[in-house]
Amino acid sequence: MNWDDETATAEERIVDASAEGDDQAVEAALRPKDLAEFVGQEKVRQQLDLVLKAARQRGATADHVLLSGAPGLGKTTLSMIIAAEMNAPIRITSGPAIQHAGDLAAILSSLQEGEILFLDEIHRMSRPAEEMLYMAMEDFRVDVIVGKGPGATAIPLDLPPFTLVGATTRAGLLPPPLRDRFGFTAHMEFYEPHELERVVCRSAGLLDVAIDPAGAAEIAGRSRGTPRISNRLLRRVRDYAQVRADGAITREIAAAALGVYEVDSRGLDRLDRAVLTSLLKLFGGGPVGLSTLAVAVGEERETVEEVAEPFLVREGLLARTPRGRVATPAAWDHLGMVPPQAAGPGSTTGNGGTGQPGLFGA
Ligand SMILES: Nc1ncnc2c1ncn2[C@@H]1O[C@H](COP(=O)(O)OP(=O)(O)OP(=O)(O)O)[C@@H](O)[C@H]1O
Repeated sequence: MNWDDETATAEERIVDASAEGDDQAVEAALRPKDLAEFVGQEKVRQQLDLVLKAARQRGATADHVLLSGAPGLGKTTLSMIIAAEMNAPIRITSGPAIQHAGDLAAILSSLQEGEILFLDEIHRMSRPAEEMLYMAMEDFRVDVIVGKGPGATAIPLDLPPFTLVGATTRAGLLPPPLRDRFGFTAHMEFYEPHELERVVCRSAGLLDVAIDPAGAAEIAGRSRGTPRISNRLLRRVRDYAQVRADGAITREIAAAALGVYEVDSRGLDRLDRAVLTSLLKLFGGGPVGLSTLAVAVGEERETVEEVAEPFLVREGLLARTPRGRVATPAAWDHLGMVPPQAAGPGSTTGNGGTGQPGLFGA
């Protein structure tokens, strides 16, 4: 395949962990409704269960909760579960939607007692709004500024007690005064394949699709540790099973379907493999500079660095070194190629660089 002919972009990726372009109604239908249904994240679940039970017993609102972790790991889902477990209404907004302190004041002043305020991407809130939030979280009070210049006056406004659930993909970007005001902080990890198998089986049940354990394992193994991707792949495999087979999902059906969508056995898509293939075939596995690699792939530098590389690094297929990008032995292995030293003089690959056995197959 000539990787230069077609370029994969983040927006069109089936393995993108963000919710862009997803069918929101289907995603909502697949959300677990309580902690018992929420798969994996054992520590977070146990701790949160205690926090919520204790608050319920005291008849108080729960402490503010900060959830950090990569997109698609279940932060929004957990916030809704918190509301359900506390039997409280939930208001959902996001950092980018709150650009002025006034925007936040309007939301805070209309909260009901005990309400859950879910603030996604909390690290992207404007500075004045963030400062207003400090006081709101600590004292359940805000100062609303009326007027401008020397005549401006601050009118204190009492708020009903509420629980803020903040979500961020970048906990390190939060200023310490904000981080410190959360009573409970949870970091969400990527999921293990056996946990994603449970996510896939549960979702298949809700979608009324027949699936056997091997089929679920095949989808889970290609889901990059992320339930949102599992659910998306499941929907594509369901289409394939319906159109090309009898509707039931087996390992063979899942592998064939995801082959059509170019998601390989480890969850790499076309862009990921284009990066690895260039690194191996053109640069003997590196080290090579990011810009050179990006030109070879026919992509922007940022796309390679921000879209493809994080997963390749996490999978142990690529290393970022001071001298440039380097492929690991696992990368050669995954693409079915042999490193130059191992292949002997004059050879860059053990198979002419053409064979990629088993990548899409079961
Ligand atoms: N632990 C889980 N068990 C079962 N399904 C889950 C779990 N976590 C997430 N999901 C599913 O994955 C989808 C995405 O989850 P969610 O929207 O909560 O992720 P998120 O972390 O809030 O993502 P983002 O950061 O993009 O907002 C949901 O439809 C939900 O069904």
